[in-house]
Amino acid sequence: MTKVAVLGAGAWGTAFGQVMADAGNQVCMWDIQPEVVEDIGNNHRNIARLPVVDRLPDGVTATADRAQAVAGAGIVVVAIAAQHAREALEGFRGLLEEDALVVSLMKGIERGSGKRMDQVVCETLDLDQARFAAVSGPNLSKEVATRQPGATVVASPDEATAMTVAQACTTCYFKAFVSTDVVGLEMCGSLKNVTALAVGMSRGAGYGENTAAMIQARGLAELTALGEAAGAQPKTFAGLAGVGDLVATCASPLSRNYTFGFNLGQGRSIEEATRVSKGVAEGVPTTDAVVGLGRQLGVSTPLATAMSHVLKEGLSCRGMIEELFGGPITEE
Ligand SMILES: NC(=O)C1=CN([C@@H]2O[C@H](COP(=O)(O)OP(=O)(O)OC[C@H]3O[C@@H](n4cnc5c(N)ncnc54)[C@H](OP(=O)(O)O)[C@@H]3O)[C@@H](O)[C@H]2O)C=CC1
Ligand SMILES: O=C(CO)COP(=O)(O)O
Repeated sequence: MTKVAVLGAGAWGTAFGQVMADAGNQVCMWDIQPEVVEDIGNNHRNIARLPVVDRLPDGVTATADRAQAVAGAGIVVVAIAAQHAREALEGFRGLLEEDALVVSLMKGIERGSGKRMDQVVCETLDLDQARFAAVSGPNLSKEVATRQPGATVVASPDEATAMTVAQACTTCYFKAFVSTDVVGLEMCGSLKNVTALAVGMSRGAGYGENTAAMIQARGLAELTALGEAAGAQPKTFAGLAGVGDLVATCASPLSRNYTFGFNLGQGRSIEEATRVSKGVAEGVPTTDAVVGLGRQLGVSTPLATAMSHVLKEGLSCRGMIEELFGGPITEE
């Protein structure tokens, strides 16, 4: 039986921990909040982050002690809000087993540096890329937590690493596929959140299917162009982690990014939308990082740029759509 440490008992960290326990692993959750650790350890639930689960499997335990969490763990899963990953992981440097594999569930780009989470994780933990895997796909945590059928993609530059992680998280209701395209997976997962903000906003403002499909299709074009410029494989964008996740996130009120955008579209302020958000809406800080990355890579990012005007200058939904589609006629 493999011991798996999950760092960050948020909604997705906890749901994925349950998947790994269901797959037969011994799972130890670590969280910065003592109340969350106590709730998992004493009551077998995480009422603050994943109330939809009444009782976590017996194979899930919790600790607030960093060294204890990762001691003996063959797989260490990182599920921390992307903008805090670096500072949180600093506390684990030097504690991991020498041969442990490290898996990132995070979907975001680091503000300021423009770095993807694979870069942040490997840099911070001083990790060889062959021991790293990213997991990304259409994985709304509440649906996975209630064991609805779903799938994901595990990507690592090392095929054996991807396969080991995929086997460790495959159950009768959750199927993992493998890939070597870490860059593609990271770009898909991060950039679809920006699109989900914009689609949510258009829905909140009362627009229908045509507007949503138009924004979604342009968002896919933008993330594909940026991803390819960063070195991703084009086929990744057409798969589960690309179109698959875009469709799930842009269509569901279970998505925090969609819901954040919806609230803006309804006329709520950024502060109000943040206050009522149940968990991190990664698209908000990632929007600026995408604009910066676009500049670095020489790729135009009209959707992320329009959304950054919404987030920084309070541009309305109508204004965002005009900015996005008001330019000259171009080839699709
Ligand atoms: N929810 C979902 O459906 C999915 C989410 N993801 C991605 O997974 C990642 C985590 O998401 P999710 O679990 O849902 O988010 P939550 O907001 O539910 O949880 C975020 C986690 O990050 C922790 N955290 C935040 N800041 C720090 C810090 N400075 N030090 C240590 N820990 C910190 C939080 O700790 P605490 O709040 O206890 O302080 C919490 O455990 C995100 O990148 C998200 O995009 C990917 C697929 C699906
Ligand atoms: O990434 C997700 C689904 O795949 C979850 O989306 P949110 O972070 O918007 O909730």
